[in-house]
Amino acid sequence: IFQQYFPTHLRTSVESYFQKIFSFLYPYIQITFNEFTGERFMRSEAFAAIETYLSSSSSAQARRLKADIIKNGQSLVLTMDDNEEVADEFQGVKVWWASGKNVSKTQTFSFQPVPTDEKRYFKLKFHKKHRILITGSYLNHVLKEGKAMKVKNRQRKLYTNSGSSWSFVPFEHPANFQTLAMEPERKEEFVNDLITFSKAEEFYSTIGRAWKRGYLLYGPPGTGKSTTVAAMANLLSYDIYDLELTAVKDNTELKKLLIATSSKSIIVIEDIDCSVDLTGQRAKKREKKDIEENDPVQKFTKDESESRNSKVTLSGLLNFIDGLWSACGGERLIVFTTNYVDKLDPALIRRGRMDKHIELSYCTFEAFKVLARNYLNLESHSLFSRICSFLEEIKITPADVAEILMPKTLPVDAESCLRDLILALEGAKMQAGPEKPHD
Ligand SMILES: Nc1ncnc2c1ncn2[C@@H]1O[C@H](COP(=O)(O)OP(=O)(O)OP(=O)(O)O)[C@@H](O)[C@H]1O
Ligand SMILES: [Mg+2]
Repeated sequence: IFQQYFPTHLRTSVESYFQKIFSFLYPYIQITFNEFTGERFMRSEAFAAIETYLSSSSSAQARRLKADIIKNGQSLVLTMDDNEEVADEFQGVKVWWASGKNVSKTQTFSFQPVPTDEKRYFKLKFHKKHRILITGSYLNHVLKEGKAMKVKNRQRKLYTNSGSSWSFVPFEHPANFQTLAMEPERKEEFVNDLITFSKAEEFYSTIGRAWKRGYLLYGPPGTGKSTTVAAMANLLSYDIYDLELTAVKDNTELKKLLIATSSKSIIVIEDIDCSVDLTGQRAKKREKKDIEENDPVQKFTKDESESRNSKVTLSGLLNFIDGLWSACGGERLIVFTTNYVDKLDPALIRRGRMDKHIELSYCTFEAFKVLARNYLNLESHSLFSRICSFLEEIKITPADVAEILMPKTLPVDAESCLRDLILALEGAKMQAGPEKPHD
């Protein structure tokens, strides 16, 4: 009709006139985010982030949803189905997200059934007066949140080294800081330290340090070192690389392993004091201490030459830890655990390598209260004061306390568990002798 009744020269001006009226009546701006951009098989990062971002508002608002299972079947994610619309609000401004798909009609002829070429997209609609806010801060916010949610939802992995590569299983340890028995102040400090680290990317780059932090966890067996590592990984949603040093052939293999680790991960070396070669090196070094003490260069070259016939050396470990951090983009924690902190070489645990030394010790009353809450659902009990005075003088590990508090009957008989604990503490006290317990 338009073409029939209007001469060509009038058409353009009429069109622009209509456009003005249209934009007056319909003051919204639309932005389309396609699932695939450019490269046909490359899924758009923005699309994926938006999909994740919208999943929470979608499950609340949309009437038709699509469900998908992530985290090895542990949790279900709901995303909006095609042609649905959900609203979102940002700094008091309302926007609408719609989903849809284009079905491509240009299909090539083939005898095999061709999967229909669907291109999904999200359309963002908002009032034109909010253009700057939405195209700037809001979209940034959506992408950032979406990516963060994706990282949080992903199936995390527990890696272990075999040869010069890593193999993994899903990481599903339930440990967390709420259930970890530790004095509240120390726990809070630890958690804050971890969270500060995880948010400090910019800070680390301004001070010119690689984004990594080392923790040394030490204490007697059964005080929760391994549990703490799992809790750290769960708190920060990191993967864990459990490095078995005794299975590493030499320094070169160690280097390969360390370089193959990804960002957002914890590299753990458990029982670092038991790593045969390192203690061997240390013993040798102590003999040569007098000669080498004042000559770090000589010390270094000696270690290197020893590495050829032995396995991983201390200097190999030190250098490759530091070399790795400076080389690859960070956000990594390295954790050593040990039962005997005194046996370790000072170079291995100096600040800058192991920034924080955390002692996990025998069960204190505060730690006991956490265990009582976890295992028996008890906040207080008349027997607590007796247990408190025992714990002040008797050394018992949280693992032992936990084992005794483990409910043996159903329904849980909290009092008998507490009595069992008192019996065990009494027994331990008898063994320690009637005098003042040794330190
Ligand atoms: N501080 C703690 N809080 C809660 N549970 C604990 C704590 N310490 C130990 N446990 C319990 O004891 C068990 C053993 O603890 P864990 O394996 O973490 O000890 P560990 O310090 O790593 O010992 P090892 O030095 O022998 O490796 C865990 O399964 C956990 O349930
Ligand atoms: Mg352990």
